[in-house]
Amino acid sequence: MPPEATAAIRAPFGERLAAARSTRGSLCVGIDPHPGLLDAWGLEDSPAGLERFSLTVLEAVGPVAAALKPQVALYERHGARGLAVLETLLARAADAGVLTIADAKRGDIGSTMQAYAEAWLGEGRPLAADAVTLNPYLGFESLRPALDLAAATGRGVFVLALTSNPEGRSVQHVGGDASVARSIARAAAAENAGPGPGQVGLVIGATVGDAAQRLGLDLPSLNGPVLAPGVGAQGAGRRELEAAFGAALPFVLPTSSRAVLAAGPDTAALRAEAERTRDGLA
Ligand SMILES: O=c1ccn([C@@H]2O[C@H](COP(=O)(O)O)[C@@H](O)[C@H]2O)c(=O)[nH]1
Repeated sequence: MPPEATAAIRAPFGERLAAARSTRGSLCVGIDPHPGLLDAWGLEDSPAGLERFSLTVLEAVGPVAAALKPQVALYERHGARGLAVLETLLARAADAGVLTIADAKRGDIGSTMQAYAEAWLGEGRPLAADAVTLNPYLGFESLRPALDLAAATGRGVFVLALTSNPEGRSVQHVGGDASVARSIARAAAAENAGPGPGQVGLVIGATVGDAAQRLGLDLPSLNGPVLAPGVGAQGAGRRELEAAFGAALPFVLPTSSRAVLAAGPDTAALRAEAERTRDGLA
């Protein structure tokens, strides 16, 4: 039997994320080991530097963040040894009870999507995280293998709906009431039909202004988490989160990478910056 076919061994992702938020607060910290950050930390731009960086963030920030979100691209740029570091990080985080969201933005035709789903969500797979980000450009239903595997394994997915970058508008906002973003949000909500908090979340940037309301995204009916990147280095703070989400803010998990990471390598300073960011957004 392939590893991903084994029975779920953990509580559903929506419940685990809600529990982490209630004890550790509502901030997701991104782990984005950019070369400039490694240099500022006095580390080499190498797999060894990457490992030191990643494990320092886990130790410093893990206890005060709802989740950590490693940016997969920053590991891939180091090839197989970079991915080995990501494996180590994901395993250590799991051992420490810290939730991980692999920011991989995967999406492909269904047969290939099956392999992506197994890679990032499959039971016993070396890169399996608690959740993964998905790109629905090939159609929401193309993501079915990941949606089904997340439900079966107690893991989660975050589907891109309104991204934080200005270029996203040219695709996601088009069509007014019939926008791509709205159709993605509706399809995600349909996956979360059960009573508890669902495992299918959306990515909506903290920088999108009033786009979610203007395009008619019904976030309370999502019954799942909203991951909101764009806090800090991309300019968003508490005011922008309120403008973007209004009454739906309780469903939102703001996420910040570079602005928090710049406080390292000192673990106390790093933790203090994560706490300051988290508390400033609450
Ligand atoms: O819409 C999106 C989706 C993902 N991201 C990712 O989040 C972090 C943001 O890093 P900062 O340093 O806090 O700007 C990065 O990994 C992006 O790829 C996003 O920014 N917007």
